[in-house]
Amino acid sequence: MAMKIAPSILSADFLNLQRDVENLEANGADLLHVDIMDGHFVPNLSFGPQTVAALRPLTKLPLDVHLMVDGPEQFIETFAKAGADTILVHLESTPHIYHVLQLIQKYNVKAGIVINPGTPVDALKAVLPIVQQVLVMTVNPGFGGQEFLETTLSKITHLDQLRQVEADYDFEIEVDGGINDQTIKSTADAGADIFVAGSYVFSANTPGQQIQTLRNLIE
Ligand SMILES: O=C(CO)[C@@H](O)[C@H](O)COP(=O)(O)O
Repeated sequence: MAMKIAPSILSADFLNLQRDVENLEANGADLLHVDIMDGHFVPNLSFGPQTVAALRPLTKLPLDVHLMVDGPEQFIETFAKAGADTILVHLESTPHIYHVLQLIQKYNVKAGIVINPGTPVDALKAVLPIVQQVLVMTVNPGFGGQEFLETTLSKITHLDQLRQVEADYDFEIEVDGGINDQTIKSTADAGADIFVAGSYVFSANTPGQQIQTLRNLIE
């Protein structure tokens, strides 16, 4: 599968979001990762559907919308209509995960499932046949700039093994949190295909160079 770099706009300059997004698109980003936080499921607040709707006409990049919210079922229609290309929901965020994933697909949006560092891959078995992306959180969700958790690597390997033996599994493996020039290769070697990176991409005023550095390490 093609390797995809997905900058997280959580680390962008919010007063110059249009400039930053255009810069990412011109400099090789494959997806735009948009973190939605509700102050309940995670102890932080970020963007809402208005931001997704405002981004939509600015870029052709697919919008990878990561819901870190309690009760995601109530927001699927809103984010789908705002222009999300993928909606990712946490297994830990609802007792109705199968229903939520079906609902996402009803709007012709790709469905992604996310697991926190403390959740094992085995807990995903029932939904793996119906998802297009599996996001393994490589930090505890809620904040950018945290350190990569090495213990999550074995979960990526496990998912990669599962999709090689199960004919009805057709998902990309995504990693998110602490991805930088020191950590990306280990996640690619374990089987990841989509790499979310926030603070590393925006750590210098040259996001294009940071994206290229990450890409060179995995291709
Ligand atoms: O979902 C999250 C945080 O909860 C991420 O998408 C962060 O935005 C990643 O930031 P870095 O760890 O790359 O700085």
